[in-house]
Amino acid sequence: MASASERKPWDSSNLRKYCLNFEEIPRLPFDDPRVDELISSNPVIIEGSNLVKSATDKWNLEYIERHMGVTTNTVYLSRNHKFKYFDDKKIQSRTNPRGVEFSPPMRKVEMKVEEFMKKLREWKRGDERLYMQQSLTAAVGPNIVQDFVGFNWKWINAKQKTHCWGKLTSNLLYVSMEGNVTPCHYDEQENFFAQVYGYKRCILFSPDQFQCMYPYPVHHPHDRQSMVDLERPDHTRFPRFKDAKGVEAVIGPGDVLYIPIYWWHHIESLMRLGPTITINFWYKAGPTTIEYPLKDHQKVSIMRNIEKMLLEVLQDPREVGPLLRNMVLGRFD
Ligand SMILES: CCC[C@@H](CC(=O)O)C(=O)C(=O)O
Ligand SMILES: [Zn+2]
Repeated sequence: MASASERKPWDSSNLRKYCLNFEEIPRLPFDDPRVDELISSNPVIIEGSNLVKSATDKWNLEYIERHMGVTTNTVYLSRNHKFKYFDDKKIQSRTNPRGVEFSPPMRKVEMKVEEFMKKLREWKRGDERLYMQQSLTAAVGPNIVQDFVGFNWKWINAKQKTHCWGKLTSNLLYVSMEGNVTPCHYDEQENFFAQVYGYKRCILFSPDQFQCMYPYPVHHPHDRQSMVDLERPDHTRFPRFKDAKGVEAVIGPGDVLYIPIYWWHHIESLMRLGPTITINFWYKAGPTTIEYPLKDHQKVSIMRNIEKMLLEVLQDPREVGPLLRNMVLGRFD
């Protein structure tokens, strides 16, 4: 029988079940030279960086409640466990080629931290789930500001420099209920995803899996999100999804997961293991060097620009699909 210190804090009963199997994301000590070899083209979990040690040493829900400050925080509410992002600037009925109004799968409210924590404590089955996703700014309480200043900026600034990333655009604080899921999507920024409290399962797919992931059209409110429901994939509509090759890991306090720009990621707070706290560090991409053959994420960017240009000239998004179909079907096989 493993001792308490060796006993894993979680097991497969805390994980949701999916139809795919995943390889493991590599884990490396922060000072291992292979970390920099992997970064910018592969995800990696970096151990022992102390990136957010000033937080992992102290932060839990009680500390956040006491020190988050008096400003309101962005909280998403969902009727189920999925928190699927949508761009409300893209919600116009005409951009829905199936002609139905877009019904947002979750709603955004502004909430004081005390109210958020109270709702978490009193939550019962059937209630809307909650997920706080708040940008860390100087408006938070002084203790949190002090902890933020205490992050290992020397280490992460050196990473930003080594990999020629652009500027740090934001640090988001995520306080999630157990079992919450952020469905599969990609972002257009580099991401250091620092786990502070609790355990999250991260499933990632490379940009070269584009044809298996079926992203929504760029003009759709769910732009950058996969149309495939990982829990109940529609293999008729999305036949190539069964061939998707992904990697996964469960990260815990002190782990930093590097999520490369344009990499698909599905993130779930483990079930029945309590709330989780994460801080992410989003960086603008570095300068694009054009070398042939182009990288897969560069082709995703090209496809995005083609869709945007077509919408610009066609005006009606319902004409984008037919024009692309007419352009390629039977002509490039
Ligand atoms: C709003 C999404 C937050 C996060 C996923 C998660 O931790 O639930 C993520 O996707 C990212 O940091 O890019
Ligand atoms: Zn993301």
